[in-house]
Amino acid sequence: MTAVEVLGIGRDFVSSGRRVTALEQVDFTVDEGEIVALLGENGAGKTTLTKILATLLLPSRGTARVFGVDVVARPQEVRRHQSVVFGGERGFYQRLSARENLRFFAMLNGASPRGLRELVERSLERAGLADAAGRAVETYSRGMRQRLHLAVGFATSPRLMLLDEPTIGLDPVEAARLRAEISGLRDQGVTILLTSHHLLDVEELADRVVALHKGRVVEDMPLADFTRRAGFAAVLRVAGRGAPPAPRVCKGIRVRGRNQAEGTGERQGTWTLEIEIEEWGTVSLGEISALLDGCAVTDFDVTPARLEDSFRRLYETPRP
Ligand SMILES: Nc1ncnc2c1ncn2[C@@H]1O[C@H](COP(=O)(O)OP(=O)(O)OP(=O)(O)O)[C@@H](O)[C@H]1O
Repeated sequence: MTAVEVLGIGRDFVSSGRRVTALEQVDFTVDEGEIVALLGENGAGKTTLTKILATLLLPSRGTARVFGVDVVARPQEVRRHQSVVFGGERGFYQRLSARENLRFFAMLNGASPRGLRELVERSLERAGLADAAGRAVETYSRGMRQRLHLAVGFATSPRLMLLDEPTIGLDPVEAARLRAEISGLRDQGVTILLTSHHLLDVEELADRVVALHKGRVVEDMPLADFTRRAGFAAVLRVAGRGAPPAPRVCKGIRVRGRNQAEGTGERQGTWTLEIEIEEWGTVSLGEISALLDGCAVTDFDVTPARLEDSFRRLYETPRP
């Protein structure tokens, strides 16, 4: 079943008498059970779109449906299907404890009073907040508030989760824990639309990537295909001493950075080289070995292409 349909959605704002088009015309769908990452530079329209799907903002044009239900015509029904996790510090009753906040949101979402207590405790536990559950949210750190957002998501058992920057402000250990929880939701068949500038979130979680640019979809493809868009398979960084490799034309590899250390001291007479490997194979290996033939290599390391490289390539390439 199709979980999310976004059909020709546009949204304009008027700011200081000027019209700003946040979303020009956006079209894409998300199947049930998929994790789709919405990518884009600052201002591309990701949050605006998420808010429209969350029924917090009306579109200026177009149609959006969540499990077949129109977000404008039947917002309450849409809200019953989904849970929204906005990163940052918005949306809680500061003087109330995390437990009280959670009870409130779960009840608002229609949780039955009978199972409420257990549901709240289990959600706090999953979000790693069991020990601090009785404390007022105003005493929480940023990361703890973030986790509380996710706990609300757990407590409201949604079919769709809209996650806007879920790991913002979390330390790496917490962020990894949160990603594992989100991945667990996928295993339960929850559909997730994820927005994150933290590309590790996307790399680890997303099945598919939808990239926005100036309020339009510019890419919509499986994550693996998007990663290949980096245009190279890996970068090899080589360091050596003495005579550096001579410049030469190579097939299948691209030398993108050379540095010969000058002056005195330990680095005198050393060089470094950065080589983009288009594709691993006999051609690239042969070219690398020919390039480095006779050179005194002292160190090397290989970094496979990352999502970040594809992202940079997509947004650094000028478009009409
Ligand atoms: N309430 C508003 N009034 C005026 N302009 C707005 C409003 N909300 C968003 N915009 C504008 O719409 C555009 C898209 O903003 P949006 O917040 O959706 O982008 P984003 O992709 O989420 O960016 P970021 O990655 O920085 O969070 C921006 O130019 C922004 O300034």
